[in-house]
Amino acid sequence: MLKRLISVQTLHSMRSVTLRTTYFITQIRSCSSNSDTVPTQQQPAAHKTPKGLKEKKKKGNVVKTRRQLCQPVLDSFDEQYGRELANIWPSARSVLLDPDSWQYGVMLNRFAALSDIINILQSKGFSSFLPQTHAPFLPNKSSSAIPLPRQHGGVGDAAESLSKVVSPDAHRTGPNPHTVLEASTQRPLTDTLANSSSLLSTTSSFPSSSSSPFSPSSSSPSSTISYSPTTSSLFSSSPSSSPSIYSSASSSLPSSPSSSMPNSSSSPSLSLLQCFLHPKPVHLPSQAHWPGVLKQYYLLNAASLLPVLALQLRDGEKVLDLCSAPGGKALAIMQTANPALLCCNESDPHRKEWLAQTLESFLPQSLSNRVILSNQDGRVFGLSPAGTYDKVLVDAPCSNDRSWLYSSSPQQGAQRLKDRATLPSLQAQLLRSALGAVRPGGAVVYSTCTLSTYENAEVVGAVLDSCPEAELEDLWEELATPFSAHFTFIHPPQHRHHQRRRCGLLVVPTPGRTWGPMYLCRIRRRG
Ligand SMILES: C[S@@+](CC[C@H](N)C(=O)[O-])C[C@H]1O[C@@H](n2cnc3c(N)ncnc32)[C@H](O)[C@@H]1O
Repeated sequence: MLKRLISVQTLHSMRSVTLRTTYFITQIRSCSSNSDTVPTQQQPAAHKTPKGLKEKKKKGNVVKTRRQLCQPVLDSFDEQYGRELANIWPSARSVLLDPDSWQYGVMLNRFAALSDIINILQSKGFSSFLPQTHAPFLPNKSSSAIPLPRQHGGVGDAAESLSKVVSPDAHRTGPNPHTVLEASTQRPLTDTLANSSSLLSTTSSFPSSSSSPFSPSSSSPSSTISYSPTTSSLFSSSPSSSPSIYSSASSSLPSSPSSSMPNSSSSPSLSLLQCFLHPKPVHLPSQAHWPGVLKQYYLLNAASLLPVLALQLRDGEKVLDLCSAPGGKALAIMQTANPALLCCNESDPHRKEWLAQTLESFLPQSLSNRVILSNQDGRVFGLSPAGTYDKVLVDAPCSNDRSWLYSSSPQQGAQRLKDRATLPSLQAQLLRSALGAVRPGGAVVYSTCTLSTYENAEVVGAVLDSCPEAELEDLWEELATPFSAHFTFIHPPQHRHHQRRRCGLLVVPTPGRTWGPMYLCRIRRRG
């Protein structure tokens, strides 16, 4: 009886895996520039606020939600950015007011099985915009996430299942046996493909904290990346070797290297990081969270990778991601190099849970001794223990221009604009804290996703003025020159007359190069 029950359950889950997998393949194959088969969010048609509440319209079986522009925010941006960016603002404005033109980069997860997905992406016109040094990493047993109950179907299980089971229901979604066989090497993750909100904003959905095995109350700590409420006990290992720019990758890992860890590259310009872009605003479905199965890709604004590239990461370094949730840049860090330690800090408890789930969804269990979570206020990091990290990323809380323009109500938009005045002070404190946390000779990258001079060059200028040990580095040749085909870079404007010119890089969204807004600069702590 029990045997029969188990086999019925197994059959049911196999069928579910088949359906999910075939749906995913169908979705990814059918995506096109007008995204008709993929849920998308619609732009407001006019320059000014369309009246009325959020609209929904049906197109086929897909419900499309029309984004409502927040007029108070637009008015404020028009006033400020019109003044600061002058003739560049109309161009940026036109992109920000046209969400249908927004693009999403597909950052691949080197810890998951990727072969088919790369072929599919390439066949759909995507290409990697970063030079590659290594073939994608194919996971072995030690690279899987949490051990998976067999009926949930890991990669191997899915292959086995799919070779035997073709659900009659699958024909409704249109796959043929060939599609099913192709799907067998893919991560069977498709259960939230219909979640349209995840397509246009990585910050719009929030997994239930109770479902996260990273929760301190989790009953299965052995299957998680370690959780640490503070960072005080993290620094017992010996300091890593000094990184040398453009030198060979060091292997100064303090603990024995994991067999699942691919080698990192020897040059910051040649990375393990793979991000696929499409020349048109093609929207892929995001992958849902399945405990124990690693996701294959993460959708993001490709400009988000620039601050990570600016870190010039080397194997064996200790890295701090000071403001880490929801974890996109933390993932990019782990795609780029093999740090001895990555501390992901997030002060907001709910966002920390989200961060935890992101890490769990993309990183294998074998990295649990190197990737840790912390939930401190980032402003205290520089105090104790000081000068510990080789690299620190401050992806600061900021105005988030894209998101603010589509605030849920005029009231929310107005409140955000009111609170905006407090951001530069917080950002400066976080940056000072980061400069305290980085070792002499180490580097801090400061970034935001706003065009606002007050939160970018002004913050950096003020901190540099008060920190004689801090030295601004020029990123133009290193990043703007090689990536100018994809991004529109400008030298950010400044209000005050700092001696330093060219205070970082500003990526401005423009038609055809819609990535950004993203501000970044790198500051070295003098040795
Ligand atoms: C721009 S988001 C970071 C995005 C993230 N780096 C990524 O790539 O996914 C800024 C984050 O800083 C967090 N934050 C705000 N104040 C903070 C503080 N005092 N200390 C640490 N984190 C803070 C916010 O909750 C938010 O999650």
